[in-house]
Amino acid sequence: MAAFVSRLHHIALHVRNVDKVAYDLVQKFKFNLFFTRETESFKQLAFKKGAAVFIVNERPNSPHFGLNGGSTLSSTSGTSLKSEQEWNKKIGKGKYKNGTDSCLYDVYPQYSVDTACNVCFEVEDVESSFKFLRKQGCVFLVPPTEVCDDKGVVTYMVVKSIVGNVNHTLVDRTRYDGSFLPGFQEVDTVMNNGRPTVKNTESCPISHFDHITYACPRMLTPQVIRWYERNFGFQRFFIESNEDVDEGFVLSQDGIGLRLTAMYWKSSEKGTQLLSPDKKEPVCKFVIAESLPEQGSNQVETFLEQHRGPGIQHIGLYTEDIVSTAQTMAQAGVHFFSPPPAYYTEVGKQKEMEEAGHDPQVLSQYGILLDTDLRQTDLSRQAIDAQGKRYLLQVFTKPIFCEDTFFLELIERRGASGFGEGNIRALWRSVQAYMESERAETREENTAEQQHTSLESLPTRQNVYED
Ligand SMILES: O=C(O)C(=O)Cc1ccc(O)cc1
Ligand SMILES: [Fe+2]
Repeated sequence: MAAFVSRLHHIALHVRNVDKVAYDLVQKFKFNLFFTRETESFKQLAFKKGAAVFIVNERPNSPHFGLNGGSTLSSTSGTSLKSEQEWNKKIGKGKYKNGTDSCLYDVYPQYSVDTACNVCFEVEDVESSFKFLRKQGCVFLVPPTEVCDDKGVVTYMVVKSIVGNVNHTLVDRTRYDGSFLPGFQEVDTVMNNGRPTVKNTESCPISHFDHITYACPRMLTPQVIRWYERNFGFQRFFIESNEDVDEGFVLSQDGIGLRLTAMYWKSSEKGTQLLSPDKKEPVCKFVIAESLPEQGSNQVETFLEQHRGPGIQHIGLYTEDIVSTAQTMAQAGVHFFSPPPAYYTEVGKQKEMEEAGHDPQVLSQYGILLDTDLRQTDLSRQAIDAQGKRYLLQVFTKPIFCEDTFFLELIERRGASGFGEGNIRALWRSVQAYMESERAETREENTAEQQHTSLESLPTRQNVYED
């Protein structure tokens, strides 16, 4: 017995400036705003692309807002405020009022940085899940609660996870006929009220969340795995066929020091499957990343430092065509990490790319990485490329919030179900180079500032002679 998950419903972000993130999700990542809710204290906007749904929450009266005036233009944005303001007008900023003053289907996290911190699952029965999880000793932030409108009833509760600030909302929608959740207003209603909305139709075939990656402190992985196994019936997904159960998938050569362990859920006591029960969308995997000792500054440690604790480091968005998706997004202003140029000129890699039907130059334009999966597994046997090879294509965005924390990834799987070792190494190198260049920039700025200050404090020639 466990609180069996039937599907992932949405992922919630909590941010200081919802309009900034809304702008990025719609204009750059091509999501569509489809439901909204606003009360005196909370603003909740829901965005959708395929089956991938984000709810972005802002609490305008939060004490944290005073710190920076609610302005969180991220380092990667490149957005002109003017167009953002125009867009805010378009989405009818500040116009959706609803009586109940709470962060519906969630809790407001007392967190000082922007964060992705709630993964909402659909379950068949919230009451029995509650009883089971209570016996297991879980901590509840919201007990089973009913919300209804004229389309029916939804029951939900919020349980605290074992990973940093991550919570799970468990929701039962089986008695609800509406297309989202009661309490939210459909954006088309806004259209009827005469306000235009943005509808994205560009070539960006994102279909679902492929995986969610947690950044964790060292040695926490076994506890995390046990927690999800005991409570939600998750099971291990072996990234590599000869992966050690306790060690996970360890990458430790050439300056990289990373331990990855992955899991996914079974949708009932009977079945373990990589497809959700209605077979429409593959199950989203969970990856736990921890850095190995003595690695110094790196992607995982930087996240833990800047996020001020463990949490969701990145989310993989599945696309059926990574090249057109990355192209559309890059044109709209998304910044991707690029591996060192040598990655695309190396003969072996070029051959791999060409064999997979890709032009290395096109992939290099957007920083797309390609790995060939050589292992033979039952899960990937059905979807093998004509030449018997399986490929994995990935590209990683730069952090999307102010801090060096959360980022998104595009992933296209051509038969490969795991994570590419070569891709992870290339990503690691690009991030190290990025962090070093950022550090060098900061050093340069500091030196320039010091020089500026010391020049100012030096007596001028004139002063000297005047004396
Ligand atoms: O390869 C992927 O997409 C992963 O999710 C694995 C991973 C996890 C953490 C990192 O800092 C880098 C790569
Ligand atoms: Fe990933």
